[in-house]
Amino acid sequence: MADSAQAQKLVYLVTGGCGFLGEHVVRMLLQREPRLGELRVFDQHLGPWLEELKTGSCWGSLWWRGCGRFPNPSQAGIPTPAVEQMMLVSVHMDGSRPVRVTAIQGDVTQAHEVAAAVAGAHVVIHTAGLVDVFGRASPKTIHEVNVQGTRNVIEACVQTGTRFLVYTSSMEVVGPNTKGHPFYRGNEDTPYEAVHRHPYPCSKALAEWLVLEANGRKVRGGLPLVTCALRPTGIYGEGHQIMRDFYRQGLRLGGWLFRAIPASVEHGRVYVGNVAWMHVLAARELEQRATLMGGQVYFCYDGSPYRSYEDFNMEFLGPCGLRLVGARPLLPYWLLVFLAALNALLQWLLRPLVLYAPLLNPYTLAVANTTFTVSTDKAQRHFGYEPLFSWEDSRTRTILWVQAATGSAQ
Ligand SMILES: NC(=O)C1=CN([C@@H]2O[C@H](COP(=O)(O)OP(=O)(O)OC[C@H]3O[C@@H](n4cnc5c(N)ncnc54)[C@H](O)[C@@H]3O)[C@@H](O)[C@H]2O)C=CC1
Ligand SMILES: CC(C)CCC[C@@H](C)[C@H]1CC[C@H]2[C@@H]3[C@H](O)CC4=CC(=O)CC[C@]4(C)[C@H]3CC[C@]12C
Repeated sequence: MADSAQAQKLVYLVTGGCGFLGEHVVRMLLQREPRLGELRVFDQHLGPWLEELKTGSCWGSLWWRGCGRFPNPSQAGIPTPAVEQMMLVSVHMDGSRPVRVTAIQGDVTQAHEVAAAVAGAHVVIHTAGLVDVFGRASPKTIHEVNVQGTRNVIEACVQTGTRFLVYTSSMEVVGPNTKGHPFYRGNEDTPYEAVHRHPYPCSKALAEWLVLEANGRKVRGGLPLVTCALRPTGIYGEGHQIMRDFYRQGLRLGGWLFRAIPASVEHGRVYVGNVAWMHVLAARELEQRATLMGGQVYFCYDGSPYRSYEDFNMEFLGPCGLRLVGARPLLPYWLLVFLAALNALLQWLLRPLVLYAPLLNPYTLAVANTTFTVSTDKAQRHFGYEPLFSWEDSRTRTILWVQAATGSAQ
């Protein structure tokens, strides 16, 4: 392995590499991808943690090599991007394999910036996206980032000759649907009436379709593009902002959270480290297993237990001092529907003045109140995926993160 790793150095690009999932993908690649030669981290907002790569506090001996321009993409006929910040960092993972990490501040909606970042990459992991089910962004913006951004990534691969593309899709491309039909222990082939009205699932479904349809297109040089899409369910783990929001809400209520959704409504959740690992494995295996994996979708899964959204969150918030009140919902469901509708109305009325975007709205209530669990082994069969982190491990890591992020260690 060491010899072949020396022989072939690959260039990876991770879009959205500074997001919740993206950061884990970046770290996972650095830790576990032996063929990694260069890692390009593309994001609209570069995270301060990238600085750690220079100081060596992340993964052993990492050091700063200096500022520089992005490698000239003109060989591929691509104009140099107008990016605001770039840096080159040289990383030694094990003392023998230097990996260059290039942070690129850019916008996926800008085709020329994407093309310049993609030029010369062997593999693209496209996680960048606007995750908004609360009405913070306009439907147009969500569409531009999630759909046009994905189109730009695909076209960049085709123009520049990049052959392997892994797309972070979402369970939301399947459901829950607006009719509230349960998806119980479903797999990639389970029939389900997918009806999308909300801008976020609409955009993810369209983007996923674009990615899968692009499989087999000839890229520059004449070889076929190989694509696949991974569909995480609700991701949790270190960096999960909604978990932090729930913690803060609990604190405001004196350490209590009040059950809103029946405990019988089950959600499938997946640990961010396992989602990242699945991305790394899928990207690694796409070349060898192109015929099998090309154009395929895979749910992301691991050993996390099926629970209601609130009970699952309590696995982490409980050890941080919060309590969930009520074996059954304290408010009747019709009242929640009313409050959710009221929130939507207030959001609309207040929009000219202020952004009002609470967690509860008709869409989030419908999602939270509908069972959606997956049970599949497709990723295991197709590319040998096994979760890297056990449930116990995932739980402990998440608890430690919530405690550190909120200063709630007991
Ligand atoms: N969080 C979740 O539970 C789930 C997330 N996903 C998908 O996973 C992906 C990552 O999501 P998260 O990490 O949770 O979200 P996030 O918001 O933490 O990360 C998204 C990243 O994309 C970047 N980004 C957004 N717009 C951009 C643009 N125009 N150009 C360049 N970069 C841009 C953001 O700066 C951010 O760093 C998304 O595609 C999302 O749809 C799928 C299923 C579940
Ligand atoms: C008391 C309220 C009714 C509780 C509201 C909880 C909601 C904020 C969350 C319940 C389910 C979540 C979504 C689900 O995990 C699936 C998702 C997949 C994605 O691709 C993006 C995130 C999300 C839509 C996630 C968002 C928060 C919930 C709606």
